[in-house]
Amino acid sequence: MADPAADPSSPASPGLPRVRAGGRVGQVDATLVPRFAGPATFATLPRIDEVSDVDVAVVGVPFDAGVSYRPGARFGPSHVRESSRLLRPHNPAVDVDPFAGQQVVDAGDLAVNPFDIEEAIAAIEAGARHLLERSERLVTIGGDHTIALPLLRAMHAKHGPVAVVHFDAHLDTWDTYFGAAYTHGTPFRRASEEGLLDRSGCLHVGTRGPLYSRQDLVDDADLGFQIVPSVEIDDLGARGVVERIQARVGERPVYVSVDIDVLDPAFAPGTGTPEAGGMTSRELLAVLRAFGGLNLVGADVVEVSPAYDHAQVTGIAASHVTYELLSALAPRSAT
Ligand SMILES: N=C(N)NCCCC(=O)O
Ligand SMILES: [Zn+2]
Ligand SMILES: [Zn+2]
Repeated sequence: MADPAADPSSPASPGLPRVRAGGRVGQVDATLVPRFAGPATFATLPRIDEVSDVDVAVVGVPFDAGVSYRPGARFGPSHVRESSRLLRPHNPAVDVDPFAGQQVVDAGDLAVNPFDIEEAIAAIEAGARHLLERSERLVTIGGDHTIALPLLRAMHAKHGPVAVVHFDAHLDTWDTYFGAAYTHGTPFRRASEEGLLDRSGCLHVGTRGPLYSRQDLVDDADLGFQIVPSVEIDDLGARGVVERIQARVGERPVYVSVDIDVLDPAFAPGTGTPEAGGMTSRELLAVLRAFGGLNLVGADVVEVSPAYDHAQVTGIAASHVTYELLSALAPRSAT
C-alpha cells in the first residue's frame, strides 16, 4: 500500500518534510521546519492514520477521575506531547535511532468518560486491545495511575501474566478509597487479584514516604511485589538498581509503568501526589537505558499534571522517559 505520508500532496501530510530512515516515517525534520511549528504529535511523529504499518503506538489517555489529591493529569498527554518537540532522532546514550528501526506513531487520545470510572476503565481496555490489533507495542501517556489496570488487562489478553516494573513514590497496591476499588492508588492490587501479573516477577522502584500502616508492606509482598525503595538508590546507583530489576524479571514479558512522581518534586513538580526524597531524572533515565535487554511488551508514563508544572520541567522529564522507553523497544540491529 502506498504510504500517504510519502506524498507531500496528501491531505494527511501537508508537505511536511520528515526524517526517513530504515524505511520508516519519522519525525518532522526540525532542520527544515521549526520544531515549535508543525504537528503536536509525540516528538512530531506521524499520526497512526498517516502510515500503513505500525510497530509501536504512542497513545494518550486523558483521564484523571481516579485521583486522591491534586487533579489535572487529564491534561498530561497534551502537555507531554508539547514538551517532546525537542527530542531528536538519535539517542547517543544507547546508540539507537528509536524511530528508524521500528515504525513509531502517535495514535492520539482515547476519549474516555470523565464521569464514570468503571466505564472509562472498560473503554481504555477496549481501546488498547483495538490498537494492539494494529500495533505490536503500546506506550501510553496518562492520565492518572488508574489507567494501568485496563492497560494490564489488555497486555494480559495478548501475553498472559506479565512482570511489572513499577517506578513510583507510591505502592499503588492499596485496597479502596472511600469505598472505591478503582483509583490511582489501587491498580496493582486489582491487577494482582485478577491474575494479570506474574507474581514472581514484579517490583516497585523508588517508593518512599509515609504509608497508612506497616500492613501495607505485608499486603504488597503478598500481591507479588519486591521493593527497591528510594532510600536505597544512593547506595545501589543506577547499575545496582538495574541488577535488582534484571534479577527479578529475568526473561519474563515485562510491562513498565512509570509514575512521574517517582522523581523528586525538584525534577517533577507537576504531579498530583508529590513526595520528597525521590530519584533524579538522570538516575531514572540511566536505569531505563538498560531496558533494551529486557523482554518489554508495553509501558506507560502517568501522573503528569501540568497545572502544577513550571517551565515544562515535568513534561520534559516525561517526554525523555517516553523516549528512553521507545529506544528500549527499538531493535538493536537496525541502528
Ligand atoms: N498513584 C499515585 N500517584 N498516587 C497514589 C496515592 C494514593 C494516596 O492518596 O494514598
Ligand atoms: Zn505515585
Ligand atoms: Zn502511581
